[in-house]
Amino acid sequence: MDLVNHLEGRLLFAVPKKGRLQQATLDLLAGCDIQFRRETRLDIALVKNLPIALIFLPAADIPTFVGEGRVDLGITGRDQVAEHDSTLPNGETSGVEEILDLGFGGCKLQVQVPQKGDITEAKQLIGRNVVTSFTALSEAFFTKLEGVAPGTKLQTKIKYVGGSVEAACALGVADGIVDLVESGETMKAAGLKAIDTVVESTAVLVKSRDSNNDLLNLITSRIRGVITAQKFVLCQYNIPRSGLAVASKITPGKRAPTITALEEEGWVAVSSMVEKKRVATVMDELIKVGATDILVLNIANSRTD
Ligand SMILES: Nc1ncnc2c1ncn2[C@@H]1O[C@H](COP(=O)(O)OP(=O)(O)OP(=O)(O)O)[C@@H](O)[C@H]1O
Ligand SMILES: O=P(O)(O)OC[C@H]1O[C@H](OP(=O)(O)OP(=O)(O)O)[C@H](O)[C@@H]1O
Repeated sequence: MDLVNHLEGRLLFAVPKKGRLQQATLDLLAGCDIQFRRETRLDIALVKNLPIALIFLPAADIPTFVGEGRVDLGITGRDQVAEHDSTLPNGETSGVEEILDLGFGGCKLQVQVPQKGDITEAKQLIGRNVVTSFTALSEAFFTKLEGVAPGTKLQTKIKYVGGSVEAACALGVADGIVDLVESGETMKAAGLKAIDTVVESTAVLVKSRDSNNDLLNLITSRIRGVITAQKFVLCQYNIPRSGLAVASKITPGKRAPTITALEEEGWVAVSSMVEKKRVATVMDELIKVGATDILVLNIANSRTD
């Protein structure tokens, strides 16, 4: 089938074709019941149950396609959006709009130098060689550091490499690099240390500035629901009515806790959404104020404000 001729009338949704963001993105699509089958080697897949076509692209290229309005929606890193926006002529508004922080793919774009060298702050790299895959963001960073107007030729020499950036210092190509750091393992193994942060990033859902329709809003709402479900758990407990006011402060919920009367006089049952990462502390605090029968339940999916 010639897929390109089947795109008419479909919402085009760009997703990473490989790399760090791909698996979490595919899981997210499954959570939204976006069903598709990708033929081997094809970068376009038609969604079976919705008028959507998925376009598999490198994460770095997604902001360009979205920004130029060639695709309507995309998932990529905030760092890639920032890099794309930094290439725009001064004053030009970006065609890429962030709609949602997806919470995964967390990393920092950092200035790194050899652990054993004499450089301890980014300023010392002015006039020296810096290697990166993020040339526009690095140029913007050093423009500020050099205190010159945007567009001025920099003293710092910024060179592009497509990958394995961390090898550049050891090979004598760079005095410092600007590269992504998550666990810090790659940086440590290459004998580097971070001395400054250019951008903090997570995966984001972006849309083209001029794209807006019911399907785009529906997909956004489904994705928001899945992300919320991943981030929150449902906490249920019983508590004497006298302790309700203080317990409600511990579990205020997204809007407000749900309170139900128990058959036992003077007791109520409370049900409230709690951020997963806070749940252990919340349970400790609930015990202290007299809550009993505390249960924590996973949320399979959600639609909340
Ligand atoms: N170590 C990491 N931890 C978490 N997120 C990362 C990490 N490295 C990259 N990312 C995120 O994933 C995005 C894509 O990077 P990744 O290196 O996986 O892309 P790629 O398309 O495979 O490119 P390349 O071929 O250049 O490696 C980055 O822009 C960043 O937002
Ligand atoms: O702090 P860490 O958890 O070690 O992650 C950071 C590494 O991950 C990314 O590279 P990737 O492995 O995607 O390969 P690449 O260098 O070819 O881009 C990034 O460019 C760093 O090298």
